[in-house]
Amino acid sequence: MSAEVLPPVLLVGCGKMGGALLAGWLERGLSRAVVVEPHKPSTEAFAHRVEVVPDVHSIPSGFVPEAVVLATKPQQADDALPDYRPFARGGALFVSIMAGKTISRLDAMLEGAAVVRAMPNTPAAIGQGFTVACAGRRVSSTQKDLAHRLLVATGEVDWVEAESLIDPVTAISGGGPAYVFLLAELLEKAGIEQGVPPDLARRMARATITGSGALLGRSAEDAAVLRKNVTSPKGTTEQALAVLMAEPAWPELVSRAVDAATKRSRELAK
Ligand SMILES: NC(=O)C1=CN([C@@H]2O[C@H](COP(=O)(O)OP(=O)(O)OC[C@H]3O[C@@H](n4cnc5c(N)ncnc54)[C@H](O)[C@@H]3O)[C@@H](O)[C@H]2O)C=CC1
Ligand SMILES: O=C(O)[C@@H]1CCC=N1
Repeated sequence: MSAEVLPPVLLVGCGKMGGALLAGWLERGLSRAVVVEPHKPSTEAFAHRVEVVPDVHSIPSGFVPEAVVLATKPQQADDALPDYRPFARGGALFVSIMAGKTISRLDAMLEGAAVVRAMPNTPAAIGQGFTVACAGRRVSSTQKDLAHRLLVATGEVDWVEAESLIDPVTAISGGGPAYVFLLAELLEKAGIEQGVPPDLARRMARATITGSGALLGRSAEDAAVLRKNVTSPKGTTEQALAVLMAEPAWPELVSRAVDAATKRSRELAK
């Protein structure tokens, strides 16, 4: 067992995000994981590699996790969380990825816990996630380091001091993959409307998004420069961008969309 192997972890909720995190930890090496997940099919991909239990009461006695990772929907947490107080009393670090659940709220529900609030995104499933995290005042530097190791298993991690920043983070990097996938859907649909065969329209749309994303990822240029590199004066792209960038169009709509998601993240805290 290498020094990098992660310590025992209790994962609460193994849906899309919890499953992505678990896949990353298993890749890194994990000494022991117990997963609380009432919906058994969600954990099939991890069969024989982790211990899955349907509820908190079925966690093996004597299991002492160093970290408890909360990955249920925020609305599912209120009923479930008080049952996890013994782990908080035992000194475990809590890492919550739930949208809108504040550190103080979690601290109160767990009657005093070291809480890291983190916001990952679904590219975590392929190790290309982006997570922004904020540590509560009870979190020690060793615990913050453990949270970093757990989160970095699925991609890049940044830390912020101000918890209020997690709301816009949720709206931009948390939800952002959905906006990109919507663009893929819309490009495919527009291609079909222009008479392109559906299969070709689908492949064009997907390859355009993945190729552009890879180029952006490897380039040191601003996104605006890469956009201008596509846009020949008096050419075709210029015509499309005139539509997309007219007001009210993408610039205003994207700001409004991010504002709506940020507000919702704040609302979920209430
Ligand atoms: N899906 C995304 O893109 C992102 C989601 N998140 C956050 O991650 C959390 C989970 O979201 P998803 O994975 O998308 O949802 P999901 O619905 O795929 O996963 C939630 C899982 O929790 C399980 N569950 C429900 N009640 C439970 C309980 N009492 N104990 C243990 N497990 C329970 C459900 O069976 C389900 O498998 C949410 O709080 C969300 O805000 C954060 C960043 C991105
Ligand atoms: O839609 C949501 O509430 C979650 C948080 C960010 C992405 N999915």
